[in-house]
Amino acid sequence: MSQLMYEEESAVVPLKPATARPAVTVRDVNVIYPAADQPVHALKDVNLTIRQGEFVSFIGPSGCGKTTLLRAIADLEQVSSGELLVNDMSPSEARQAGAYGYVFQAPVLLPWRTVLANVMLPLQIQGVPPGRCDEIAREQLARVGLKGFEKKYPWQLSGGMQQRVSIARALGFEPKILMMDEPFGALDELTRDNLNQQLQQLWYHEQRTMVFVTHSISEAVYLSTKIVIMSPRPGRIIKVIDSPLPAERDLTIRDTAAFMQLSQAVREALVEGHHDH
Ligand SMILES: Nc1ncnc2c1ncn2[C@@H]1O[C@H](COP(=O)(O)OP(=O)(O)OP(=O)(O)O)[C@@H](O)[C@H]1O
Repeated sequence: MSQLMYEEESAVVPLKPATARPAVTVRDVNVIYPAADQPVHALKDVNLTIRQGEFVSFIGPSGCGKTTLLRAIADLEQVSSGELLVNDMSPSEARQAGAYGYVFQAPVLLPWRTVLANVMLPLQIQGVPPGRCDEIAREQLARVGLKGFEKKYPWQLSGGMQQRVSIARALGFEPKILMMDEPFGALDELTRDNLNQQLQQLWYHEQRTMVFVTHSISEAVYLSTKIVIMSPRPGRIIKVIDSPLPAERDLTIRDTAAFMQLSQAVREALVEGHHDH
């Protein structure tokens, strides 16, 4: 994800219009977890369309169902009712078709495998020929700025670098959709800023659909073209804001009036959701 990779590209990629095809459609989705005392209504009547090429963030307080919604889209959670479509397929078909990559909150890397071998693993499991696995894994590591680290072990890397390895691994199949569950939550602020900037560049140059979970207003506003604000008990969407910010951004955009206004709008919606119950 280093900026260097894009040096030779000069064409500006226009932002996908709001009429782009849906990448994810969520219709009247409910998720209810059984519990000994009272069932937990983790998602109530959720409706959402994510269009191809959008960068969408789910934001809201703990327990509002952000992870549940992302996991349901990724076929890691069953819905209790309603319908989910990912690239016009069921989440399970989409998973089998390799339509998306998933990055977890903590980098789930195998400590006994090198960085290269970690990125190769899902490709090997899918039966990609060994030479090709090696080639793809090297390409993906270069893409996230980790060329030269192939032979290191995860424990020899910082948390931010480990999370970049996870992103490289998720990109291995060139998924049309990249889903990330608070990937930078555990990192210090400067590392997080740096990775946000790199992720923004990656999205800007490729305009792959991104679905991102975060607690941070400034992270959501900096990265997203669409911000989905959620509220708990029951978990639901209370507001969806389309960002007026330009597609290409660097961190200085955070000092602009437009950024501050949007942050304020997100904050107000979160506070409103908080007062609702
Ligand atoms: N497997 C489960 N069994 C029972 N309840 C669950 C399960 N997973 C989540 N929940 C409950 O569902 C609700 C939504 O959880 P979820 O993890 O989706 O929220 P979240 O917004 O991602 O929270 P956080 O920001 O803390 O990660 C919470 O009340 C949580 O306790």
